[in-house]
Amino acid sequence: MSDKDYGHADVADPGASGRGSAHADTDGVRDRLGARTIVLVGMMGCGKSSVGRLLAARLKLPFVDADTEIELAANLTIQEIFARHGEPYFRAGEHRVIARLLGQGPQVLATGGGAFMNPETRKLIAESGISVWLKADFETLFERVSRRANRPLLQTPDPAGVLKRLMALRDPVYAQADVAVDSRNVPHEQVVSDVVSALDAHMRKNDDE
Ligand SMILES: Nc1ncnc2c1ncn2[C@@H]1O[C@H](COP(=O)(O)OP(=O)(O)OP(=O)(O)O)[C@@H](O)[C@H]1O
Ligand SMILES: O=C(O)C1=C[C@@H](O)[C@@H](O)[C@H](O)C1
Ligand SMILES: [Mg+2]
Repeated sequence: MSDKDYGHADVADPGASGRGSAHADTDGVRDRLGARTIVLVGMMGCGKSSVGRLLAARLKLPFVDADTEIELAANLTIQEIFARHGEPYFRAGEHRVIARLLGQGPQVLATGGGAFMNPETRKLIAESGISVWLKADFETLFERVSRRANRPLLQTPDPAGVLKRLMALRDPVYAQADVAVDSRNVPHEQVVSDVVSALDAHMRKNDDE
């Protein structure tokens, strides 16, 4: 699938001169960010938590993970919340937690894979954040999520089929993010550099007009 299939998000081109390098403008991104939150969205396994933590360190910003915060608020694991209360209960809590966290910028926020599907959550993110879609293809995601059995939506006899269906449903919505970056199978720090470059380009274009 080509980038143009993904709506209008700005897509980082890691091959472009000077972009995707360790010299990307971290100071500029932090300065332009103000009190906003960098919000990572995308499918399970795209790297929101792992890349997000490193991105926050690179930008010298706090890192917060919505899934972890939901678990803390409920004093239950995500699997337990799904098993005891069901998905709608989890989604309601997810929206409340993200609404609260968005008031704490500047920071980097890793959302859960389904959070950006909620239109109210997307609206709040657009108001006080800059959204970054970490994109990966099916094979990459399936290999990554197969490493751990901690994602309740994939605890089914056909996890590959579920993942494919979720991608078909969600990718057009993730494409509404401000920026899109390929979460390639390269060292995480390289993906971090690509995100910083994409954010820098997006903020220069949109905030300096
Ligand atoms: N760019 C990458 N290259 C190689 N491995 C990666 C990359 N990004 C993430 N991974 C690996 O994929 C796995 C899943 O990553 P991670 O937990 O960060 O995804 P996530 O988007 O937070 O998923 P979830 O929505 O389920 O919380 C981890 O083992 C992580 O190290
Ligand atoms: O993609 C999803 O819907 C989910 C992803 C995880 O981050 C968790 O938020 C939960 O397992 C649901
Ligand atoms: Mg995560």
